[in-house]
Amino acid sequence: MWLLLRRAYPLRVLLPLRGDWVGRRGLPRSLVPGPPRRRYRKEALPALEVPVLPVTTTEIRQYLRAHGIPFQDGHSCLRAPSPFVRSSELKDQKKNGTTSFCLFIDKTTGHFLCMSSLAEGTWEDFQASVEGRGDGVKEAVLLSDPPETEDREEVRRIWDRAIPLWDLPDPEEAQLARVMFGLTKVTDDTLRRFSVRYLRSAHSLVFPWFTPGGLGIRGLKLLGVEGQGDGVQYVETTIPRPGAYHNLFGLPLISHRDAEVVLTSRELDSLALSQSTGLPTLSLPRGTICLPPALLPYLEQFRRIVFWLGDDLRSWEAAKLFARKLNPKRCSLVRPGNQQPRPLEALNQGLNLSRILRTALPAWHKSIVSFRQLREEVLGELSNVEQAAGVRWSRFPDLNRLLKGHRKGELTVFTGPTGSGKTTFISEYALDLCTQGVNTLWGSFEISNVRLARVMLTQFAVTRLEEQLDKYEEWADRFEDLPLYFMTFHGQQSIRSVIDTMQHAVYVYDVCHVVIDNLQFMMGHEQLSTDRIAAQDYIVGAFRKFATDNSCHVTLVIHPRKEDDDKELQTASIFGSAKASQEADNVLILQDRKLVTGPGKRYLQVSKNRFDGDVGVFPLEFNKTSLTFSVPPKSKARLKKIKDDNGLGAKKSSSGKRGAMHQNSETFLSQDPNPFQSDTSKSSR
Ligand SMILES: Nc1ncnc2c1ncn2[C@@H]1O[C@H](COP(=O)(O)OP(=O)(O)OP(=O)(O)O)[C@@H](O)[C@H]1O
Repeated sequence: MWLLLRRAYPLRVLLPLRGDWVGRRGLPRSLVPGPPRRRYRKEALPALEVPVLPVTTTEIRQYLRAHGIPFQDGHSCLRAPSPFVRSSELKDQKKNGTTSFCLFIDKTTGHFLCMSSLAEGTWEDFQASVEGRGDGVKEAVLLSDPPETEDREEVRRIWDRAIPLWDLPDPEEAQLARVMFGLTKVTDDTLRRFSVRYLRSAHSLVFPWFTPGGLGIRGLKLLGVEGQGDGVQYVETTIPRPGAYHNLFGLPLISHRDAEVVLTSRELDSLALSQSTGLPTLSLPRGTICLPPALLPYLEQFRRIVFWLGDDLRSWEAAKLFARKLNPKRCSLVRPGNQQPRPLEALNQGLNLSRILRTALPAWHKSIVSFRQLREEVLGELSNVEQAAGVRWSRFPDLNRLLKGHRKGELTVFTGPTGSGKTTFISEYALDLCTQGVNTLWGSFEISNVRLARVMLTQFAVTRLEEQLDKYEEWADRFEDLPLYFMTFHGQQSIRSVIDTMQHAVYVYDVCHVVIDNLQFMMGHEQLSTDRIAAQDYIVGAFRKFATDNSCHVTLVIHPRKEDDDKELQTASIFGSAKASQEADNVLILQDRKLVTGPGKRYLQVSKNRFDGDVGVFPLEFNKTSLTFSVPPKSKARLKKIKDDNGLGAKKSSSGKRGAMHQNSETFLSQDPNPFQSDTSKSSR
C-alpha cells in the first residue's frame, strides 16, 4: 500500500507536519489565514492547582442535603437539578417529560456540568452560585468558554471545504483515500451517519465535533497519513488543540435510551464497530492517552461500557485505568490479542466483531482473585514481552539495555552529588518519555517552573533558543501540546498536599509519571537527625503506596548523605535509612567523580533494578548548548553491567526477600572496585 501511496502523492504531501508548506497546526498554509499568529495566554504552563482541601463525595452530599437540593447517585457523578437552566427552558423540559436533573457533579473533584446550558465550573463556583455569591454574573462567568474566534473560523473554513468521500469528482482519488485509511469495507452509509468528510487539499479525513443538540460545529479532527519506513502511520490534528478537544465522536447518534456502549480509541474503529454490530459506539478524543473527567457526564447513562481500545498492552492498561474512573463494575474490556485486533482491522479481516465483543472480560476484580481471573492478564504480558517492559527511552539506549523500559506503578529513586546535574538529567529523562505519550506531572520544589520549563524547552528543541527567538513560537506551540503538567508548589510542602495533587492529576489528566524534585522539600524543619530519617521513611512509604495504588510511576530525587569527596556514591549513600532503596524498584545514581576525562562528563549508574536485575553504568556527556546528556558516540567507556554496588544489594539478596537485584545470570564483570574503568572488551553494545 505504501508504494501505491508514494506513487499517488509526492512525499511532502504524505508528510504534512514537515516542510514549509504547512501552517502551525500542520494544515496547509492556504488554510491558515494571515501572518503567523501569536497566542497570548494568561497561563503559559499547564500548572496544577488543587484546592487546599480537596472535596470528598460525602461533603458534596452533605452540602446538597443541607441546602435542600435533591440529588441522584450515579456512577461517577451526582445528578441534581441545575440552577443554570433558564425558567423558560425548565418549562420546556417539563413539557417534554425530560428530566430536570441535568446538573452533573463529579464525585471526585466536585467539578460540575449543566447538560442543558453547558455551564461548567468548580465546586467552589457551584457553592458560590447556590449561596448567591455569584455577583449576578454567574452564567456569563460559568458558561463554558466558547471556542476562540480564530479556532471557530478555522473549523468553519475546513468543514465547508471538506466533502463526503463519495462526492469526490475523481473515483480513483476516492478509492485511494479509502485504501489509505483502511476504509474499503466501510460503506458510504456509515460515513454519512457519522458525518465524515474528506479534505482534498490535506488528503485528510475530517471528523466533526458537534455541539450537543447538533446545532453547530465546535471543533474537528483531521486524520492524515505519514510515511514511516516501509509502512504508514496516522497523524491527528485537532482544533481546538488536544488539551481542549473533548469530542466523544459518535455522540449525536446515541439515544438517551441506550444502556450499553462500546468505547474505542479511534474514530475509524467506531465506524467499523457501528457498521458491523449496530451497537452504540463512541471514540475517545485522544485515544489511549487520557479520559478527561469532563466527558464522564456523557457516559453516566450507560449501565454497561465495553472498552475495545486496540491490540496492544498499552491499550489494555489504559482501559483498566479508565474503567476505574467510570466505576469498574459496569466496565468490560476486550483483551488485545492475535484473534482480537482493533475493530477496523477485525472488519477488514472478515472477523465477527460481535463475537469478539462477547469475549470482553469484566474490569472489576475483588480484593482476592483466583488465577482464573488473572490468567488472561498473564497471557497478555507473556505475549507482549517487549511492551510489558514499558516505554523505551529514545535518547538513552543504555538505560533501555539496563532497565528495559519505564513501567507503570514503579518507584525510581534518583540521587547524585549536589550540583552534579540531577535536575537537568531527570528533566531530559522525563521529557523523553513525555514526548512518547507518557503523561507527566512535575513537582519542582527547588527551581521555579519557568526555569524548569526553559531547560525542558531547550532540551526539547535540542538547541539554544536564546539565539533563535524567531523559532520560539514554533517550538513553544509543539511543547504546549505535550501531556506535561507542573505543580505550582515552591519550597517546603506537606506530603499530604503533594499526594493530594498527584491524586488529582491522575484522575483529571491520567498522569502516569510523577517526578518529585526533591524529597527534602517535604521533610519539614525537623532538626534532629532521627526525626529527619523517620520523616523520610514515612514520605518514601507514601510515594511507594501511591505508585502501586495508582499504577503511576514515581521518580523521586533524593540528596545523598555527606560522604568523603573521594568516594563514589552507592545505594547506601542515599540520605536516611535503607528504606528508600528497599522500597524503590529502581535506583539511579548520577556519578560525577573519578574518570572524569573531560568537562561535563558524568556517569549514570543503575544500582538496583527489580524488573530483571540488570545493573550497570554508562557514560553521559553534557552538551551545554542544548542542556542535554547523550551517550558519547566514540567514548571508550561503554555500558558495563556490574555485579553489585558494594553493599545493600548483597545484603538484600542474601535475606531472600523479594526483588530481582543482581539475580540476572548474564555474564557480569567480577566485582570491580572501580566500576567506571573503561572496559570496551566487556561492552554490551
Ligand atoms: N554534566 C554537567 N556539566 C556541567 N554543567 C552541568 C552538567 N549538568 C548540569 N550542569 C549545569 O549545572 C547547573 C546545576 O545543575 P542541576 O540544577 O541540574 O544540578 P542538581 O544536581 O539538580 O543540583 P542540586 O544538588 O542543587 O539539586 C546547571 O546550570 C546545569 O546546566
